[in-house]
Amino acid sequence: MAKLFRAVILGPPGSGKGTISERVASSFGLQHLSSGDFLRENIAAKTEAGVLAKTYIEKGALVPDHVMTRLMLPRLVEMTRHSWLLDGFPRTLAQAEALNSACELDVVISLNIPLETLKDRLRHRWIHPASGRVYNMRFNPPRVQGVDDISGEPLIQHEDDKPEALVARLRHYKDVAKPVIDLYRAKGILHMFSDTETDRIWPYVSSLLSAKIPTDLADAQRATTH
Ligand SMILES: Nc1nc2c(ncn2[C@@H]2O[C@H](COP(=O)(O)OP(=O)(O)OP(=O)(O)O)[C@@H](O)[C@H]2O)c(=O)[nH]1
Ligand SMILES: Nc1ncnc2c1ncn2[C@H]1C[C@H](O)[C@@H](COP(=O)(O)OP(=O)(O)O)O1
Repeated sequence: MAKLFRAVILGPPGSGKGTISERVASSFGLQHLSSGDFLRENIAAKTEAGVLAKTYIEKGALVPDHVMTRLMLPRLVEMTRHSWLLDGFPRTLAQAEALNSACELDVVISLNIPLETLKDRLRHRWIHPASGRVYNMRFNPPRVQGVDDISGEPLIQHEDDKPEALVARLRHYKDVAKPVIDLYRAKGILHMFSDTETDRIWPYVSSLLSAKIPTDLADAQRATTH
């Protein structure tokens, strides 16, 4: 059995983690697990973790580490026979250490995007809450403004995507992300990408993963996902 591939993508709100993760999933057949989407699923299903997490997210706060770890690690056990890409987890050093005790990562991608670019992107971001599908009026607009392409349901904007809320979120992101980035740099698996356009970053991410993912594994996974 070819060795499975484990990756994490890190980056501030609006940096393009979700956008790049979707491209990685379709190009390399990795399973994309977004902590935000998984939380929304648990909130919608009113699971114990979902009910608890909702109380924090409604206040615009991070969900406590022990709640996130207790939610994410069992999900990763279910995915143990797949190669995967984690998006939005780990977000703190405690989460990274919990993840490292459960599995070994091959690559950590870190997106380093200028503040003004993040503000501009999030100002134009529209989301379909139920599915987590993400649009941007400048970058990937829906066919009909304000309407989800698949379900036809209305799109919304997150309150904390507004520029005034973003500065606080970014400062908090930087504080909690730095030790995580330092940890993976020390492990020699960190790959940092800086640009203002995802389409300019994508070729580098794609060639990094092409070099790192064993070809027989990538072929096998593409076969199972198509
Ligand atoms: N203009 C522009 N918008 C982009 C680009 N890449 C992504 N976007 C849009 O910018 C917004 C943020 O991208 P996401 O992929 O949601 O970023 P994220 O890191 O997952 O964001 P969070 O979920 O908030 O952490 C979305 O509306 C994207 O469609 C780009 O290169 N240019
Ligand atoms: N790894 C994690 N640790 C703590 N809270 C998390 C988390 N991942 C997601 N959350 C919480 C806080 C986020 O604001 C919320 C929604 O997550 P998201 O969809 O990734 O959006 P964003 O992080 O851009 O706010 O869920």
